Amino acid sequence: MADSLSGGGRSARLLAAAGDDLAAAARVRLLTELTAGSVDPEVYARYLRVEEEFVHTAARVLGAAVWDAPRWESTVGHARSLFSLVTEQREYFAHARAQWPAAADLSPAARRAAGGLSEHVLRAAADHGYPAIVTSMLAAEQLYLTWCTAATGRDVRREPAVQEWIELHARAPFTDQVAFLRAEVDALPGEVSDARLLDWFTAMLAEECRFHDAVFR
Ligand SMILES: Cc1ncc(CN)c(N)n1
Repeated sequence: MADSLSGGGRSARLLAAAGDDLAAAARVRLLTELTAGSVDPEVYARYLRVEEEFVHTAARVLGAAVWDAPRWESTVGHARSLFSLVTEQREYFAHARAQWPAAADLSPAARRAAGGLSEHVLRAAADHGYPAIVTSMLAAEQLYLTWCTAATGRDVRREPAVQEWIELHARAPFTDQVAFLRAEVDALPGEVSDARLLDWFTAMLAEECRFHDAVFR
């Protein structure tokens, strides 16, 4: 399974070491309310706006991963993930925003707080290259795999657009993309220490928390 800790490679050690941070990031208010089907329509409208912007950032970061890819297989894997972002996920936003009943009214403070996630991952990619890209993106994707997989296991009534977003992150091709990122982390050279991976991973999770809290500001 894509979210299992089995395998004993570097990514398994990383997920085990960051387990508490991952669990805490999956428990923030927005993700808890989305899971419970209780999110306020204005809050979700704001999330749709900042989330669409982050997905654009993720596409740019995967472009950098293609540029820095150490192997053909790495190029192909990131290109597949990038393709899903620019097709399935981009179309989700166009469709969800058109049908969503509330307007997105974002305060400057909310914009700034949400924008920190993009700034962080773009800076990590520019400063530290491929190892930081795959580790930071694994943190982001593993968080969504974790909370969305748990949410689909709960018998809760949700708005169709919310349900669709959750399901999209609990099935292929998304689950394959997370497994691919894990394999890329497993294949990182030994001179990149486990401590460094943990720093990149947990720093990204901390920005994820700020991002998800931003829509309440
Ligand atoms: C903020 C955020 N983090 C992660 C994901 C998972 N792709 C996402 N869609 N948005």
